[in-house]
Amino acid sequence: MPNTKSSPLIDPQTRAEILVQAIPYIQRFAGKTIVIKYGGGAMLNQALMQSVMSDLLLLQLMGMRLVLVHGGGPFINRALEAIGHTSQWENGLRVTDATTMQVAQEVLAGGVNKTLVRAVGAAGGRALGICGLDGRLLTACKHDGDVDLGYVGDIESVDCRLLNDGLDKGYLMVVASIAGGRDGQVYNVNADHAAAAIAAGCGAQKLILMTDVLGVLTDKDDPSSLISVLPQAQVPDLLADGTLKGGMIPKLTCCLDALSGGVQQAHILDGTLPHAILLELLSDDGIGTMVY
Ligand SMILES: Nc1ncnc2c1ncn2[C@@H]1O[C@H](COP(=O)(O)OP(=O)(O)O)[C@@H](O)[C@H]1O
Ligand SMILES: CC(=O)N[C@@H](CCC(=O)OP(=O)(O)O)C(=O)O
Repeated sequence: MPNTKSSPLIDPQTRAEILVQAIPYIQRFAGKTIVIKYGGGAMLNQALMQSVMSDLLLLQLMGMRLVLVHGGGPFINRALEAIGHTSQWENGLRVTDATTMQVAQEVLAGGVNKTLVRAVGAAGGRALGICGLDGRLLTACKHDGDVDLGYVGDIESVDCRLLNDGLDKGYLMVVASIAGGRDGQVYNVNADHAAAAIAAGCGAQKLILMTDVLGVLTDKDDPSSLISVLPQAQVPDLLADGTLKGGMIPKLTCCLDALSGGVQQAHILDGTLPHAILLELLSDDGIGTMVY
């Protein structure tokens, strides 16, 4: 009778050692708030999404206070396509008219948020799903830029009382990137920006941005060029010499904003790699880029 409990690849001794090596990391982060941004392409595979929620539950059971801030741009795209509405983009932000705002709110706060809450529940945990409107968590004003982006919001303030109440009660908090304005308007906020603002606003130890590339690469087409540890002072050089392009530019800006807001470390990692977050947080080597 084969022993179905043992992996053919890792012997029991090694597996036990891997667990023991996690002890200093668990001690370091227990009781600390960690804000994780999940969205984009990393969210599309349902089995992987379930696996990410199980990993988060494991971290929560180790004592970490977890806030999962999510986007869901691809799901908004699908819902808009279904009604024959197309989106325009400016610098990575979706130009948001009234119809798009309505759809974004329904898809993010209604659909994606509850899918994630359900996945945490399926893993055996308890999640509480809210959006930036709840408890006035995120207050935004109309985006200030050269081009009118409609109902795209820039975050003005963060009120973490509801978030902390939920964390104190033992919930894994799940937040959709929809914000309210002082003008009574609802605003569409990029989820990276929402996560960075929440991380700074609630005194998080870490911000983790999950994307679909390994992290910051010196050559964006060469995975072996990963920068594992990136001092924030080097980021302006990477911007100036063109190493950082496209979507990686606002991600690094979010990391710098979070760090200047008091967050200790910001990580960019590939959410499509199984257990990426466990490997990044609980091992010496890490798997993505840590900015500090
Ligand atoms: N130096 C770089 N290192 C890694 N990725 C880079 C770099 N410069 C540009 N990129 C691009 O940034 C993309 C990640 O940003 P984005 O597509 O906006 O992510 P998401 O949709 O997950 O928010 C990568 O897929 C990659 O093509
Ligand atoms: C203003 C703006 O662009 N908002 C984003 C909000 C969702 C998001 O950020 O989703 P991802 O993280 O999956 O890209 C949008 O409408 O797509």
